[in-house]
Amino acid sequence: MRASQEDFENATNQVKLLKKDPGNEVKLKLYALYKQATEGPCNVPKPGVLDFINKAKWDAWNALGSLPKETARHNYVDLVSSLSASSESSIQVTPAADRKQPGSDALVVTSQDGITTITLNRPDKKNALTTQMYHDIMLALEAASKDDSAITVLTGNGDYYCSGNDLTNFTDIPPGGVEEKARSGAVLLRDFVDRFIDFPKPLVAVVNGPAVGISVTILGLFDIVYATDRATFHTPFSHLGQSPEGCSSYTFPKIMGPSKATEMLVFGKKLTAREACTQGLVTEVFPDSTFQKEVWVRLKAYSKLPPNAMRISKQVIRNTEKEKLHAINAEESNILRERWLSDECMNAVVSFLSKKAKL
Ligand SMILES: CCCC/C=C/CC(=O)SCCNC(=O)CCNC(=O)[C@H](O)C(C)(C)COP(=O)(O)OP(=O)(O)OC[C@H]1O[C@@H](n2cnc3c(N)ncnc32)[C@H](O)[C@@H]1OP(=O)(O)O
Repeated sequence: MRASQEDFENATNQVKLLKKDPGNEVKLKLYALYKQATEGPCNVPKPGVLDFINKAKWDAWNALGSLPKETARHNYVDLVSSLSASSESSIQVTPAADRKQPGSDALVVTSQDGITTITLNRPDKKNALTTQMYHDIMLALEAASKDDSAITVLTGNGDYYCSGNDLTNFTDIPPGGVEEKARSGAVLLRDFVDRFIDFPKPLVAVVNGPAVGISVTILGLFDIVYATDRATFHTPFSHLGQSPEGCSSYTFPKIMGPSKATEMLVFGKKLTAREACTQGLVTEVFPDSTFQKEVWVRLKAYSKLPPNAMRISKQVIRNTEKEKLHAINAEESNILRERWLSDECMNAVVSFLSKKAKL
């Protein structure tokens, strides 16, 4: 028996009463059938490749081809009645403009005992780096390079050190489109990494938990890396259709040899803190239970050493490579700009976002 218009309207109301989220795949199917039943075959332009949610919806609708309206209506009613009546749906798209924007509290900078500490403070998002945070970290480094502290520390608040680039950064497409987005992302990346290459004082990473992506690659530009034994180090670039940054294409082979660097940067092998220490990426590993206490006692003692001597010694160690590192950074950023426009990268980002999206 074909579904009547009344059955269809009842079904559209029933969807709103579902208590359990049926999942993205089913929600896309419902969306597509609804559009087909009410408007017929897909008749709107395909959204841009990085407009992930609308593109997924458009794809689902377009895939129904010339399915007659009546059949779509019938299939919609069937699908709704097969979903548990005790579920609740959340078929909503949160517009980018309505999403909570990270405030300046996503980064906390403190200065005490001769140490300036920059703390990533988005623990509920595993300290993923928003575009704003890249800018704020650059400003914080700039200020720290001129303040009277002897040592600068980067650390994270919560159970993670940092989960790398915030993948939702990819959804904020400017009027110039995806090419413009990739171009400005590459400029931001290059500027960001340049600040670490040029940082004039001892720079210490206090890795309080797992680290992913760019938060791992830039460790090669730090002078000291202390890690809790709970930390892991993961650069899943190939999985994301991306390529190494943060000068890691140079620093990692230099630190751990080309083969171990390839395991990390090409195959995305995740290292434990102890493995990372054995391979020279981490300076020292501490038990998680005493990590904070031991590390800060150590750093406070170091911060009492003559600051000018420490700064000059750091520069003697690092300066010979600066020019090379800037060239590598420029090249890596350029390559990434192209990678960000690749299908491999877009599909990986869509896959991550669709797991969290409210379609
Ligand atoms: C302009 C410069 C560009 C520089 C380019 C850099 C390249 C990179 O950094 S590549 C690395 C990118 N990062 C990732 O691929 C990590 C993605 N996240 C994850 O795989 C997982 O979230 C996790 C393994 C880090 C943690 O998993 P867990 O199950 O413990 O927690 P979740 O429930 O997944 O996370 C909680 C919450 O945080 C959100 N989140 C975590 N990481 C990111 C991220 N990188 N981007 C955006 N959002 C992230 C996650 O979605 C959850 O959010 P909801 O509670 O809203 O669902």
